[in-house]
Amino acid sequence: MTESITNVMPDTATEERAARSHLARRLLRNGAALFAFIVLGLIVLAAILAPLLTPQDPNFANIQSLLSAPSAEHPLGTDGAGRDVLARLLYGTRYSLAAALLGTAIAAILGVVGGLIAGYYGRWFASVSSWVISLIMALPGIVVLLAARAVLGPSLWMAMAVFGVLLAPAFFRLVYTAVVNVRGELFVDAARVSGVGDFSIIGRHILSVVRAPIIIQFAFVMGIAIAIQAGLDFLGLGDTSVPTWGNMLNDAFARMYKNPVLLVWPSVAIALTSVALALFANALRDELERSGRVRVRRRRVRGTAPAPAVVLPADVVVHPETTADSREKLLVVDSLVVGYDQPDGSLKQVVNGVSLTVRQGEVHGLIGESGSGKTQTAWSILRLLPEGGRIVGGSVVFGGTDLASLSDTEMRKVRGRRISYIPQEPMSNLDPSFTIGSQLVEPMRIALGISSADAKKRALELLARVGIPNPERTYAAYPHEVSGGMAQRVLIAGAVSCEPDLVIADEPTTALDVTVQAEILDLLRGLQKELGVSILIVTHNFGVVADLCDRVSVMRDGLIVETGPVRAIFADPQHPYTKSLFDAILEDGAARGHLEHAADRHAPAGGAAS
Ligand SMILES: Nc1ncnc2c1ncn2[C@@H]1O[C@H](COP(=O)(O)OP(=O)(O)OP(=O)(O)O)[C@@H](O)[C@H]1O
Repeated sequence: MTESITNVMPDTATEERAARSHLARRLLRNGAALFAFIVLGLIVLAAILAPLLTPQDPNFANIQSLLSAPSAEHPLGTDGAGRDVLARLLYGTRYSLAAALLGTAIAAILGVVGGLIAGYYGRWFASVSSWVISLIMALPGIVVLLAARAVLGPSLWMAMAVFGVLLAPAFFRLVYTAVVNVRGELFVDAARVSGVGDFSIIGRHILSVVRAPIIIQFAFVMGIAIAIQAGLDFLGLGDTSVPTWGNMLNDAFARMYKNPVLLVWPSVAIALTSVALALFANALRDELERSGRVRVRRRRVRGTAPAPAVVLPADVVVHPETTADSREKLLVVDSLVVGYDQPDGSLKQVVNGVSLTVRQGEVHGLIGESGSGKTQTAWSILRLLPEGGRIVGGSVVFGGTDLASLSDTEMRKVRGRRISYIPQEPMSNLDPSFTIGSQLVEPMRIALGISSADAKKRALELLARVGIPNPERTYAAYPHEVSGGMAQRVLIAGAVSCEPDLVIADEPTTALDVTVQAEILDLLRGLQKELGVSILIVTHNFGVVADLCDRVSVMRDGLIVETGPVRAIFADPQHPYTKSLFDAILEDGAARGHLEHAADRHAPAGGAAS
């Protein structure tokens, strides 16, 4: 059975496609947003075209024409110093917008860059930056601005630069929280496993998620910046030589009883701009929330099965090879110990000395109950343990190189290029913000150094090879538009796209239904034969082991208790724990008898170990 692209969540897919592709159109249909666009457009045009819209100099004071009424020469009259009000209003738009933009841009740059680094890398930078941000927030803004004015003089630009620093926490907190939430998403791990560098991950996968909140915050902060800047000038704390809306207000306030209309123009300009910015931000947020509602990110909730009650002997049972295996050793894990630092300073050991060997072209199964340390072993090989986890002892030698001795940059070249990864949850490992095609092309361009066109051609060939019926269509689709089985095929295509020597597949069929599981196992078997690639497959399912593997290592409590050729272990399990796992399978069904040709079996996943 082949899954069809059309049979998956059609309503959701249609809704999100519409939401995503028509955001601009929907914003234009939103009355408030349209009003905001028009007002902001006119204000920006007025600022740009000021010299064309009025021939008057905004600072030219004609003392013979103080507070004159509107005339052909001065359409809005003159102010208390005999300056043309229209010219000051238009040039004031320029200066007020530019100053607010400067302050907001400084706040955004500091806050966004700081938030991205602190959120993504965490550790000491997060502590230091959180401390600095708290300090900035504790400072009384107006006092800082007054102090800056006293030291640096009454400069409009300097005041807004200081204001920008004071408002940086607004961006920092937003971005930091968003990044902390998204950095644990599996698609970020998947990009890392594919060998994508940190800068690319931040720029592409993380920034795309926080982009919309940043735009919204930018609009809100810009509205505040306009009001604050006008307030400073109104209080006489700004640079009076620059025509701004705040300076106009200050001047008009002094002549309020003689010509109150002078107060109207700058007030209307400030109010309209601030309201338009706030309306735009609100409308954008509403529209994004609408499209966000249909985006579902799935995370697997792990269950832990009770361990079979067996006594664990100290020694590992090693089954001898039935025939001499001359294939070269590709991966040699020796006495691997993995631990997690605990808050009380102790170390929680989750892998207690695992040793296993994967030869070239071999499919090696790592089987055990839930929580036995299979995934931790796999992640240690990739050197991608979650925060707090570290390799405490032992070695992981891959192709003759001890992976522990490689720098991060060197390791990045190994991941994706020489060792690739197939995860258990296909959907969560694809970034919902990008098409499937772009997610296949990106690692290939980085790892193989090929052009986008070549990478696309290769991606389409791979999609066809992994059994996707309409490669072009899937290439252009977003992850939510395909089924779980198709997503897993896509990830398998990605895993073999850079011609790796070893594929680590972490329970690649667990999240799929039984029929699709069988198809995915068929596909893996076919690809393995075709490419001669080695596979280390993590599973808790003996059916998968029987179906795919040459050799198997049985794991319990962070230790390998039995290892050897699949046929030997199925025929004659020695360790009580392995026997108990077989018993657990046989409890519910008929005995399967001796395994004659384990590797030739094509049965779908059978019983589970946990
Ligand atoms: N971040 C962590 N901090 C502390 N312990 C952890 C952490 N992550 C995993 N562990 C522990 O490591 C042990 C092994 O987990 P691992 O995920 O490798 O099990 P597994 O055999 O792959 O199980 P499953 O089949 O459920 O994936 C578990 O006891 C788990 O509680």
